[in-house]
Amino acid sequence: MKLQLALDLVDIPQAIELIKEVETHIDIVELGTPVINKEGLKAVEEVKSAFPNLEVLADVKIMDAAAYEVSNASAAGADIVTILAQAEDSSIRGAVEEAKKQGKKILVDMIAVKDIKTRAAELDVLGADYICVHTGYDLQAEGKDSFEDLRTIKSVVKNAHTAIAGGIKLETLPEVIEAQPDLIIVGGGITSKEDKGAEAAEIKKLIKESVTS
Ligand SMILES: O=C(CO)[C@H](O)[C@H](O)COP(=O)(O)O
Repeated sequence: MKLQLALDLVDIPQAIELIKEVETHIDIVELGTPVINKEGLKAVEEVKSAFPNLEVLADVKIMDAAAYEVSNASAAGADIVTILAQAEDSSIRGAVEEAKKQGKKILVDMIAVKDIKTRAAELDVLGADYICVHTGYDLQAEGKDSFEDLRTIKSVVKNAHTAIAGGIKLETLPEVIEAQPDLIIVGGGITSKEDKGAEAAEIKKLIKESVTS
């Protein structure tokens, strides 16, 4: 079970400073959509060159022209690139094929999908590397989470790794861990804390304990 730090509300220098505080406790660092919208793929380039040993995810949330977008994010140094589950099947196929060509991985984001079970099963067949249930900020504000959705996709996904994102924090981690995703994505649950290193260490410790127990 891997831990991904999501960075959304920072610029490039802030991202680099923040990663320094937590780098020994995380497996993947995500340059979030707001960061890439603001700074461009330069954010991916600079973070990958500052932290070559970390896997870097570019949360570009592709909807179309998928192979082209994956090739650009890959060239910038992304190891994992995101596409939206609501994209056409041909776009998902294009993303998966291009990622394979570049030696990269595709994470498909299920944000706003209504029939999670059916779409997750389709994405699994289409060759997604990760299928991620995700409650975005706007639904988090209404008190929603993705814990039930994770259990649902786990029941149908046979090949892909499963992931969960959206408002996860130390207090809610045990419920997430119980559902055994392959990847847990935490943003504000770490970045909003005074001592980010300590919070990330504690989260990583719980994850490690669950794997060995
Ligand atoms: O993709 C995102 C928003 O669209 C975030 O990166 C994701 O939700 C994780 O951040 P947080 O833990 O703060 O919700």
